[in-house]
Formats: sequence, structure tokens, C-alpha cells
Amino acid sequence: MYDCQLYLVTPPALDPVAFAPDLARALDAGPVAAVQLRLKDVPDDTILRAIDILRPVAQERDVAFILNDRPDLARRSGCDGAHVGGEDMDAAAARTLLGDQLQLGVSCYDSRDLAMRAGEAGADYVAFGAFFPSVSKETDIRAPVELLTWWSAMMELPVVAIGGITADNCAPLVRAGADFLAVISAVWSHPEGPAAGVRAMNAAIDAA
Ligand SMILES: Cc1ncc(COP(=O)(O)OP(=O)(O)O)c(N)n1
Ligand SMILES: Cc1ncsc1CCOP(=O)(O)O
Repeated sequence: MYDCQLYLVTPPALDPVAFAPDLARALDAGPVAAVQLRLKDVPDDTILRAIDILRPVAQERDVAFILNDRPDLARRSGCDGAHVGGEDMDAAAARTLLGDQLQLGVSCYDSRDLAMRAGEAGADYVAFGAFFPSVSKETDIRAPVELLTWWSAMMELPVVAIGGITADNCAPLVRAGADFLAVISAVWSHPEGPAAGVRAMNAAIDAA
């Protein structure tokens, strides 16, 4: 059995009030290690309102609540951490904004160099991807599975795999040493609903 856990990233353009019961049902179908709130191109007060509504749903279930892109807002709103990528800020700047206590995740795409530097700058996990074509985010990057093998053989720091991951294609990522599988559509667009999506992903992780 591999030690790999599910990491949920929220779907785009969500209404937090309508989404909260879906999130609760998905987490109750767990285990889920973390939820990342990922809202793009919206004002700060929209992000803060979504945090107010959704953060307790995760934290009451002992699921870490991570904010995408905005370590500054994460720190002042009770989130457990923030996730940043190359277009947001570098890992050291994010660590400074978060302080010592909150978790920092850093997107490293398919770059070994970015990952090494993120680790040195105080990341709590590095993320590689996209591993497969994603309907949720356009990207030409295709991270090879060997990146996970290389990282996990060499480093203690946890590694997240993201991008087009489904119950049908995740086994090689689990076997290659991914500590977390981050998904959007495999859960939120599952034909039988998000709880079924969580159950299918966890069954596939267990079967890997
Ligand atoms: C867990 C995780 N990994 C990677 C990403 C992608 O982050 P980024 O490259 O900053 O792109 P956006 O998500 O901001 O579009 C992520 N969000 N989460
Ligand atoms: C945020 C992000 N970064 C790389 S791919 C991706 C989207 C992941 O969503 P999905 O699991 O639907 O491919």
C-alpha cells in the first residue's frame, strides 16, 4: 500500500454558499488531506467571503484549507497555508508573507531546479504537473512520471502531482511516489457527483 492522499482543488467560478454542501459531502466521502480554494480574477472581498464560508467546512473535518495564489490573505483569514506558482511570487517571498507556521506549496511544473529551490526556500511541498491533458487548465507542460520517482528517492519533502489525473490514470503516479494527487474535474465533474468522485479516486489509490 502506497502512502498517497487525495488533495482537492476547488472548481472554477464557484458560489461558496451553493458549493459548501457539495464540499461537505465530498469530504465526508474521504479521506481527503487538503482542500485548495482556487479563485481566479476576483476581488479580495470575494476571496475572503469564500474563505469564511468554506474554511470551516474543511477545518471542522481536520482537512487542511489552502488558499491558491495569496499567502497574504491566507495568513489573515485563518487558512492552513497557501499555494503559489511561478506567476504569483517566488517561494521565499511567499514564505515571508506566510510566517513560520502556515504551510507553503509551490508549483514546479516539470522543473527539477524550481523544486530544489522551492525546498530550500521553505516549501512544505512541491507540486509537479500537468501529468496529463487537463480540462481545467490549459497548459503545454507535460511532466514525466520519472520526475516523481527522482524526487521521492532523493527528498523527504512531500510531492504533489496535478493535471488531468483520474481514477483510471493515477496508478503510475502513486507507484512513482506521489504523496498527494491533486484533482479538480475527477471529483467535481464526476458523473455521479463529488462524493462518488472522491470514493473512486481513493479506491484507485488503494488499488495502485
Ligand atoms: C497542488 C497544486 N499544484 C499546482 C497548482 C498550479 O498552480 P499555478 O501554476 O500557480 O497555477 P494556478 O493554479 O494559479 O492557475 C495548483 N494550483 N495546486
Ligand atoms: C491547477 C492546475 N495546474 C496544472 S493542471 C491544473 C488543473 C487540474 O485540474 P484537473 O484535475 O481537472 O486536470
